[in-house]
Amino acid sequence: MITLSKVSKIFRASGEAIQAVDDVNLSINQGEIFGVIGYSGAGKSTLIRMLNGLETPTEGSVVVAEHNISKIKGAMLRKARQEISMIFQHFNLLWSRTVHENISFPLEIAGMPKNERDARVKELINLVGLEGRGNAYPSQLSGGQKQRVGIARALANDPKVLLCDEATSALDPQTTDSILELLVDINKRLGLTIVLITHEMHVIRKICHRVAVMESGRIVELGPVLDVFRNPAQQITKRFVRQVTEPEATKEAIVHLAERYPEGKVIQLTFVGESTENPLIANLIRNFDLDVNIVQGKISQTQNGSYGTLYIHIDGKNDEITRALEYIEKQQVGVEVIDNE
Ligand SMILES: Nc1ncnc2c1ncn2[C@@H]1O[C@H](COP(=O)(O)OP(=O)(O)OP(=O)(O)O)[C@@H](O)[C@H]1O
Repeated sequence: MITLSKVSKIFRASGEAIQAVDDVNLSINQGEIFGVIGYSGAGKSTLIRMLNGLETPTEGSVVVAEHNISKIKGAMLRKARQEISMIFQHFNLLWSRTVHENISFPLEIAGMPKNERDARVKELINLVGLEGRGNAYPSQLSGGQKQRVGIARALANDPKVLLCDEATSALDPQTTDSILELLVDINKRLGLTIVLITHEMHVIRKICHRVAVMESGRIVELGPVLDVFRNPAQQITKRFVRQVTEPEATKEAIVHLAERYPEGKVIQLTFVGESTENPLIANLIRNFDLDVNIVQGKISQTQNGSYGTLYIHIDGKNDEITRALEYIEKQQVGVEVIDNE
């Protein structure tokens, strides 16, 4: 559905060259929810804006829904954009128009007759859960409702691809979740391909099938979300995964344990799928001469299955700890010793 080949973008500003995107190759499948995560300045916005021609690559080609976006211009690009729509962090609604009129706007531009338009807008209002709010103005809506209008407007012309530019970054956690659930629902019901950019791993964890991690304009890691959670290869990916698996309370508990028990080790165990059913802790206590304290545990759901993390503190003789770590590694359970200094 989407293919980027050797795509680079260099901005030239006041004599300086800034490489925003650096030799990116990427394929996104039809019906997939694909996430791009990175810190500020990594090149995510530039990358997503190249998917609908808001930016043109300096090098390489961008093909979306069979349109060679990097090559087309004018009327052809406008036509292609009806199939590749976008929602934004700050919603970009027309403030002097009602909800109904905002959603109707792209249909007017596409030349749809008024009676058909009204029926289509009604359908979209129902789809995004805004029944009864058609005559409200954006200023009368909550953030979540505004984004629902943005989504309805983006879906008006039956696009094949929906691009989401930090679509939940301005929303509180609960509203974020309800918008993410709406996106999953739309993806399933309409088979729509969704590409989103974010700096929050929670967003990736909750709705994406695959994720690409961006750093300094490059994709440094890419894979199914569950695989990336289970086995993050790059330091930056590990940091993003920790946003979800290691809440502040865990860090505090680890510091507390390190103070209380300066000996021993704090260990992060990760369980995926069937390994969650393994009575690992019971076996550790039974088979090794160790003290075991549970620090904190959490199970996260991803679109590809569940993923559990458990932090434990173990104490005992060094060779016994080493034997225990070797045993855990054989149980298809991820194990990482946390530096508790
Ligand atoms: N129009 C522009 N002119 C010059 N430099 C730009 C332009 N747009 C982006 N850049 C630069 O390109 C780099 C990547 O920016 P980009 O906005 O794509 O990153 P990002 O990951 O989306 O970050 P953010 O979330 O902060 O927007 C940055 O160094 C940025 O300053």
